Amino acid sequence: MQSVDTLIYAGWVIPVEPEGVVYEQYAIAIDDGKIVEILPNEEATSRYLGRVTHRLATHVVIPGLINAHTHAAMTLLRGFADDLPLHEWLTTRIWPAERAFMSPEFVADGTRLAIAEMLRGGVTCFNDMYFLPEVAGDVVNEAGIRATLGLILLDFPTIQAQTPDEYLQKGHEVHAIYKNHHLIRTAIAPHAPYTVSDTPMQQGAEMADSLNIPIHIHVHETKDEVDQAFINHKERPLARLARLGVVSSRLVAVHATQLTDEEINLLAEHQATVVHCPESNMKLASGFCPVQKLLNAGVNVALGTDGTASNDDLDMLGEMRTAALLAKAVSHDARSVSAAQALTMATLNGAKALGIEEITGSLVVGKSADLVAINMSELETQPIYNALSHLVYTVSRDKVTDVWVAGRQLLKSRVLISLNVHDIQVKTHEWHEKIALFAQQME
Ligand SMILES: CSC[C@H]1O[C@@H](n2cnc3c(O)ncnc32)[C@H](O)[C@@H]1O
Ligand SMILES: [Zn+2]
Repeated sequence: MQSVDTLIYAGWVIPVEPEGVVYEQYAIAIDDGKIVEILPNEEATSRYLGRVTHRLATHVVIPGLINAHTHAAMTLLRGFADDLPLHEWLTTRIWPAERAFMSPEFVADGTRLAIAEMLRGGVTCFNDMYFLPEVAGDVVNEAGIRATLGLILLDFPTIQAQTPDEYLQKGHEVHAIYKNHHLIRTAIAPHAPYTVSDTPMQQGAEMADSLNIPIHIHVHETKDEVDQAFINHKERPLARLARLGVVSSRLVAVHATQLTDEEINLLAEHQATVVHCPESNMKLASGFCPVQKLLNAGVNVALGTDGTASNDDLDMLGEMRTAALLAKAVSHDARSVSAAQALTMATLNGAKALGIEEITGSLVVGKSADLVAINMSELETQPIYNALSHLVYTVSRDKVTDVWVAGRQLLKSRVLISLNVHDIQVKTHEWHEKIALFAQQME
C-alpha cells in the first residue's frame, strides 16, 4: 500500500489526453502536487492510501480550465458599457474609465475578484493582459492559482510607463520577479497592432525570443481593424506582424475573426495559437473566428473569456458551450467543434499556447494536479448517457464543487480556501460606488 497526499475517487474522470476518453468509476492518486496514477476505483483501494481522501461518486473530474485570454482586473468594470462596437466601446467608455481609476488598488482588488470568480468556475490558470502585472502577480500568489502575466506594451503613456522603451524595461523587471515562480509565468503583451508601432513591436518579439516566453496580442479582432490597417500601413495586420517577427510558435493571437485561407496557413506553418473568445466577439459584434477551419489546418485553438466588460463573465464552462454551438451555427455543420474538441480547447490547447503543456492541461501521470470536480447528481444533469457531452452542453459553473492547483485545494464544497469572499465583496462595493458616479458624469 502506497501513501499519497490525496486520493480522489470519482464517478467519471475525463483526462483530455486521449481526446474524447471518459473513464467511469476511476480514482486519481496525487502526491507532492503531481498526478501519480489514474486507475479504476477498486484498484486504487487496494494500492493507495490517501492522507486525504475525497469520495466524489457523483462527480466528473476534469483538468483545470485555462482561460487563455482575459483582463482580470477589468472585472471591476463588469457591465460598465454595453451594446457598443469595439472601437467606440474602448475609446469613449473603457479607456476613459481606466484612465480615471487605474491604480495598484484597482488592479489588486479587480484581480482578486476575478480570481475568486474563476476558481468558483473551475479555472485553474489564466492568461492575463493588464496594467501593473506585478500587482496582479501578488494577488495570484496569494490566491495560489496559476497565471501568465502580460508584460504590456503600448505606444502611449499609461500608469505602466511613458514610452515603449520604458514598457519593455518594466517588462524585464516583472519577468525577473517571477522567472523562478512555480505557478506564475510571463508573456510579452503588445496590446494590438493598432496601438504598437513597428519598432517596439519588433523589440517585443525579440524580447519574447530572448526570454523564451509567449507573445500575447489582440489581432484581427474586427473588420474595421483590418480595413484601417490597410489604409494606414498598406498591409493587413497579420502580414505586418509576420514582417516584424511576431508570427511564430510564441504567438498567442487573440480573436482572429478576420482570416483569409492564406493567413490560416501562415498561422499553421508557424505553429501559432489562436485564442477564440466567442462571447466577447458576439457582444461587441466583432465577427466569428473560423475555428473549425483553423483546427482542420492544424492551428492550436485555445479559448478565452476576454474581460468581463465585454463578456460579462469569466465562465469557461459557458464559453466552451458557446464555442461548440456557435461553430455549428456559423458553419451549418453540426460536426463543427465537438464536445471533446471544445474541452481540449479550454484545457490542453490553452496550456500549449502558454508553453506549459508539460505541466498542466490534461490529466496525465507526472503533470501537476490541477483538477476540477463537478457535481452531476442534480436533476438538471439527469440522465447521464455521456459525461463529456453534459460537461459542454448542460453543466453550469455553479456545479463546480472542488478545485485543486498543484495538489493544493483552493475550492472546497464551493467555499474558497485562499480568498476571503466577504473582503472581496466589500472592496467591490466601494469601487462600484466610485465608478458608478463617474459613469453618471459621463452621460
Ligand atoms: C494594455 S492592458 C489591456 C487593454 O486592453 C483593453 N481591452 C479589453 N478588451 C479588449 C478588446 O476586446 N480588444 C482590445 N482591447 C481590449 C483593456 O481595456 C486595456 O486597456
Ligand atoms: Zn482582450
